[in-house]
Amino acid sequence: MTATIIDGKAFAASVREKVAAQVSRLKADHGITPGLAVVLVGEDPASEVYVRNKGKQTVEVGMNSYEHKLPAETSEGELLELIARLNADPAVHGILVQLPLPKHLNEDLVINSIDPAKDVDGFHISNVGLLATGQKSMVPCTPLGCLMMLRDHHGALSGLNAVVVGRSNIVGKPMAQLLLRDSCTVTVAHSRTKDIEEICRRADILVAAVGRPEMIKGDWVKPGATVIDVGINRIPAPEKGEGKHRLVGDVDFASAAEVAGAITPVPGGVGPMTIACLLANTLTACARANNLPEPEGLTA
Ligand SMILES: NC(=O)C1=CN([C@@H]2O[C@H](COP(=O)(O)OP(=O)(O)OC[C@H]3O[C@@H](n4cnc5c(N)ncnc54)[C@H](OP(=O)(O)O)[C@@H]3O)[C@@H](O)[C@H]2O)C=CC1
Ligand SMILES: Nc1nc(=O)c2c([nH]1)NC[C@@H]1CN(c3ccc(C(=O)N[C@@H](CCC(=O)O)C(=O)O)cc3)C=[N+]21
Repeated sequence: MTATIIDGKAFAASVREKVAAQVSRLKADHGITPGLAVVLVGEDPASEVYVRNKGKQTVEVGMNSYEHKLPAETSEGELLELIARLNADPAVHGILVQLPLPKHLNEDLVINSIDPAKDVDGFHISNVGLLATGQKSMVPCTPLGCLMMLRDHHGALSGLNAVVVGRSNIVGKPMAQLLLRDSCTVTVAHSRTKDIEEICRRADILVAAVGRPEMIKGDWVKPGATVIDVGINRIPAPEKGEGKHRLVGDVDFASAAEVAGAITPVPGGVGPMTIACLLANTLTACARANNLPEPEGLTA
């Protein structure tokens, strides 16, 4: 069997088109332009690429983009002060603080200082609690993008066995919450899980968010399963020339694609959907801030 490739890049472009159409209506009918502020502390080359892509796509869908690049030695007080200013700024509807932060900054404290209504990452404790209890919240972008692709591919997810490998606050845990909300039977595996291959083989939906290049092999995959590869790993690619790198996921694509029914590629899978969902969340935050109806087809 050879899997259907789920084209995240094309799907993301269609999400951005929907966002752009609703942004232009917001401008025309209400004179409102959604604004997204992205805060980057320190100089991580990979983070800089994402931040640049986010800024470019934010402008392409007609929103305002505010980039704040702070030096690595920024103090917690300075960062909290910037967040307080963004919280109070009516032109800013969404705030994203790029993670990880330099070690001397307390990530929980920083994230929880963001106004939950502007927390387009969905990482604030109140959004986490709202999601877990089935209330309206901001939903983390990466799991939201995965859910959109899964719903598109399967229709209803009810009753399917879902296995999420990874239990981070930014991917694994919120992914498990969303799948549970769609009535999947959810198992969360992690570094202490016993018989992980056997558990993965039971999955109708297998989501890999581990951060280990090509860890999940074809023989871990149930024939016909849908495999969502969240991993973004930069590995050396000497075949492309000295010092060159290439991106691979947490799934061994070649062997998994032989067994799976459908699979997302890396690059071109979950990554582009993450950014599209960030824009969707910014539009949602802007609509809610102005007591306007929820954007159509863009919330979970
Ligand atoms: N496409 C996108 O938009 C995004 C991609 N990513 C990528 O997704 C991946 C995961 O990111 P993130 O969740 O932040 O990573 P974290 O490092 O925070 O979490 C990794 C998780 O994987 C588990 N794990 C590690 N090693 C193993 C193993 N050998 N077997 C089973 N489980 C293991 C860890 O278990 P334990 O808890 O026991 O330590 C942990 O729960 C990374 O490659 C990251 O780059 C992340 C965010 C967005
Ligand atoms: N507060 C916060 N929120 C995040 O959502 C967040 C974060 N911090 N820190 C880092 C991770 C990672 N992340 C990615 C986003 C897009 C791509 C992406 O567009 N990837 C392209 C390839 C890009 C490339 O070539 O490097 C693809 O997969 O096709 C990847 C990874 C968001 N993250």
